This record gives sequence, C-alpha cells and structure tokens, in this order.
Amino acid sequence: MYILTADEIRAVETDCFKYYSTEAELMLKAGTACAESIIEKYGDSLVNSSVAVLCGNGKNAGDGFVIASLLYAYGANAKIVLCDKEPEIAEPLKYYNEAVMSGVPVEFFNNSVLSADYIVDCIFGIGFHGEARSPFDKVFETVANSSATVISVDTPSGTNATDGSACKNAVKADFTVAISTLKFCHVLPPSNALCGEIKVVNIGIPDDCYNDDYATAIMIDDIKKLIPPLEYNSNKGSNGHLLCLCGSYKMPGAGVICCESAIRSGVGLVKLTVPKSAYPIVASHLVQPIFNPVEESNGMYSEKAIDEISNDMQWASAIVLGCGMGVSDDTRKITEFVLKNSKVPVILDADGINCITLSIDILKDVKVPVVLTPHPGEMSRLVSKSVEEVQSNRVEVAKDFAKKYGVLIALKGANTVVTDGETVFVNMSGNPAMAMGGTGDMLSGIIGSFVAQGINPYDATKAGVVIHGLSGDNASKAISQRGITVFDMIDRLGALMSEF
Ligand SMILES: NC(=O)C1=CN([C@@H]2O[C@H](COP(=O)(O)OP(=O)(O)OC[C@H]3O[C@@H](n4cnc5c(N)ncnc54)[C@H](O)[C@@H]3O)[C@@H](O)[C@H]2O)[C@@H](O)CC1
Ligand SMILES: [K+]
Repeated sequence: MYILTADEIRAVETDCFKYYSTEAELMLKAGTACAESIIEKYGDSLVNSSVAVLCGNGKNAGDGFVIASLLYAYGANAKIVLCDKEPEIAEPLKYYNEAVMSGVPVEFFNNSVLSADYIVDCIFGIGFHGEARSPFDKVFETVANSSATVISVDTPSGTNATDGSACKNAVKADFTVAISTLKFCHVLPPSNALCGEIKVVNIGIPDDCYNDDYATAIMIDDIKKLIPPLEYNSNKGSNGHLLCLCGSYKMPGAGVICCESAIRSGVGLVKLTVPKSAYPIVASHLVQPIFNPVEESNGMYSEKAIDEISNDMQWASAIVLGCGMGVSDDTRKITEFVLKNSKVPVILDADGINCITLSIDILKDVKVPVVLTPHPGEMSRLVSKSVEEVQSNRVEVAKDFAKKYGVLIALKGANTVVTDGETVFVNMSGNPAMAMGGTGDMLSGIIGSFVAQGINPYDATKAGVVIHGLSGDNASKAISQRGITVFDMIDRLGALMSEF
C-alpha cells in the first residue's frame, strides 16, 4: 500500500482525469465508497440516528454531499452542515444540488452538531494547510467538544496530508476512510494519532496512474514473502548463529529479552556474551543460549573482553550489539571494534548507538550491512537535532541519515520508518502499549534472528518491525494495553511465527 503526499495524489488524479474518468465520476465513486465503508462499520446503528455531515469549501465537501445522500437513503437522519458557504466548485455543487433534490436537510454550521450521534468530517481533505482560518477555527473547537462518533473522510480535517502536522483543535476521528491510498498524515505524528481506525477504499484509479517510487506501508501480507519456509533437512547450524552483545550488571534483562526474542523467531543458535556479573541473572532466566561471561569494568564490558568477543564474532552469522550495554570508554571501544572487524551484519541498538554518537563517521568505513534501530531520542543524538525536529521530519531524517552513512535505519515510534536511504517503508502494526522498556531489545532480537537465518538485512528489518508490532497488538488484545509486559509479547511471538 502506497503512502502519498498531497502533490503526489493530485498528480495521480490528474493522470486519471486525463485518460480514464471525469472529476465528477471520481467524486461519486469516492463518496459512494466512503458511505459503503461507514454503513459496513456502523450498520443498523445509523438508522434513525442523527448524522451531521460537515462540509467545507473544497472537494472533500463534494464527497460529503454524496455521503449525505447515501446515508439519508439508508435511513439515517443525515443532514448537510455547511461550515462556511454553499459550494462554488462545479463537482461538489452538482452533488449538493442532487442531495437537496432528494430531500437531505441543509443548515449552516451551528451548535446543533453537538447533539449529533455521528459527525462525518468532510471539512477539509488533502487541501488543508497551516492554521484553520475563520470560521473553521470555531468549527474545529465545536467538533472537539462534541461527544459524537467522528468519521473523517480521506484525512482528519486540520491535518496536513504531506507532513503530518496538525492545527489547533484538528479533528480527532474514531474512523478515517482514506481515499485510494494512505497519505502521510495517516502515518506521521502528530496526525497519525488523530485518525482512529483507518480504512483505505479503492475508487478504481488504474494502476498506471501511479509511479512505483512512493513510500510504502508494510503489513503482514507484505512480509510473508520475505520469510522463507524452513528447510526440511535443516539443523541448528543451518538456521543461523546469532551473537548477542547485550546486557550489563544494571540491565541484564536486555540480554534476556533480546535472546529470547531471537529464539522465538527461529534462529538456530544464540550466544550471549555478557559481563560476568550479569551472567547469574541472565542464566537464571534463559537456558537455551550459549553463554560467554567475560571481563567487565563497573558492570559493563571491559576492553579486556575484546579477544573473547573477537573469537565469538568468528562463530556468528549476525551480531546484535548494544541492548542494555551501558556507555563507557570501554563499551565505546568494543562497539568500534565490532563495527570495524565484523564480517557479518550488525544490528546496532540502544547503547550501541549511543556509543558512536561522538564517532559517527566510523559507520562510513564499515564493510558489512549495519541496521540501526534508534528511538527518536537516540536519532536526535545521532543527527544533533531535537526530538521534536526528528519527529516532525521522521521520513527525511531517517532517509538522509541512511543515505549519508550507508546503513539501514528503523526509526522507532508509532509507525516505525524503515529505510535504506532510497526507499521508505512505514510499519502499520503496533500500539501505544509497546512504549515501554524492553520492547526495543525484543525488536533487535527478532531482526538479528532473521538476519542470522540468512534473510537480507533490509527485508529482515521490515519483517522484524511488522512482527514485533503484531506481537504487541496480540498481547494487548489478550490482556490490555496498559497491562502487558514485553514477555507477554514474546509469548505471542512464537505463535505468530505460524503465519510464516
Ligand atoms: N480531485 C478530485 O476530483 C477528487 C477529490 N477528492 C476529494 O477532494 C479532496 C481534496 O479536495 P481539495 O483539493 O478541494 O481540498 P480540500 O477539500 O481539502 O479543501 C480545499 C479548500 O480548503 C481551503 N483551505 C486550505 N487550508 C485552509 C485553512 N488553513 N483555513 C481555511 N481554509 C483552508 C482552501 O482555500 C480550499 O478552498 C480530497 O481529500 C478528497 O476528499 C475525491 O473526491 C476524489 C476525487
Ligand atoms: K476530512
């Protein structure tokens, strides 16, 4: 599924109008597809309920007039609420007139929308930018105070389809019906939090109106083809050797979580090379990996462990470095040693990332694929920008960094962005329950496991983020969003792998 900017979807529609369809035909299809989705979701509860279809001055309102007619015909007490004025553009005007002719009531915006059961938000679509000008500021404030179920058509009004920004009191939807494709407001903060459940409806724009260089949303079906079935004659050697350089005296759990996630996602053998004082703790929680307790300093890897680590590196088919490792002069030296000397792909997470923020150019000399999995705070340190700047430019920041340093990036957070600097993928699984300590260690373990099994690092990263999010979704459904632990997610991970 593509993710487009406002200009990109406009170019697609322009091509469609040139060769295949009139604007009025496409608007009718869009409005009809949205009405059908609303009826499919809310069904009989719409009948005799009050539905206020709020319409602005653009073409999003055109969809709204079609929707109002269809919901009215379905038996809802649907009315058109004009937020500013009667339509002036030809296509919306056509469907407005048709709605009026079929008896759909029309009123100008007033506080009666506060008592509506449903608000259908056709105030703005992809044409919105900046802060809401009068009278729309007042409209947004009123919608924000209503207790109606809010359905946004194409985009939640007040969000910017291209950069995901949102104006004051932008509409917060329960359900968003996106027309033709996703737009960036559906996947970038803060507007992604305003969409509620998202459904994309196909309105029949032919494939040849699209290019193939758009950002792409990744879901379970997209990654099924990336994970090959196990070989009938496989053995523990042929399913990969993952070396985890994770954990410390103060953060032993990171090693436990990373290794267990790797095992649950299919790797043949895991070795956890860990500072000595963390060994009793990790070994009491994990029995399946091989352990190598090594020299430490202040509970973290000591520089003296480099020879042992070097030996372990010869054994590995992939390395995860950094979860719960701690930052010290010694762990910095170890991180640089691993990056410079590894002959297999390295997944660099957490303190592994923090260890290179002062010597970041080292990435340019690394000969093997490197996957960095920063959260926005780690990314902000890597690029010397504030977290806010990172979050308001997630795609560009991740893409530019990946391109500059020749690495793969999974920029975590809701809708994790995965990029190699050329192409961009955005994850659609996961939920806010996953915003807790330990989930990052789990992600690194899954990606490391897939890479060790021979999946190319880019595909392994895409598959890892999707499956990680699904583990969070399944655990939250079974328990609760607030109540899950990362081990509830790991428990579901094993079962989830039956999908592949
Ligand atoms: N091109 C087409 O024929 C189709 C368009 N479709 C719909 O049309 C939408 C896009 O239509 P438009 O391009 O007309 O855009 P919008 O319907 O989003 O609205 C554009 C209007 O909003 C005003 N506006 C923008 N920012 C504002 C602000 N901050 N304060 C106050 N007013 C502001 C503009 O001046 C303009 O009048 C899509 O999202 C989709 O819903 C669909 O019906 C499919 C077909
Ligand atoms: K809208």
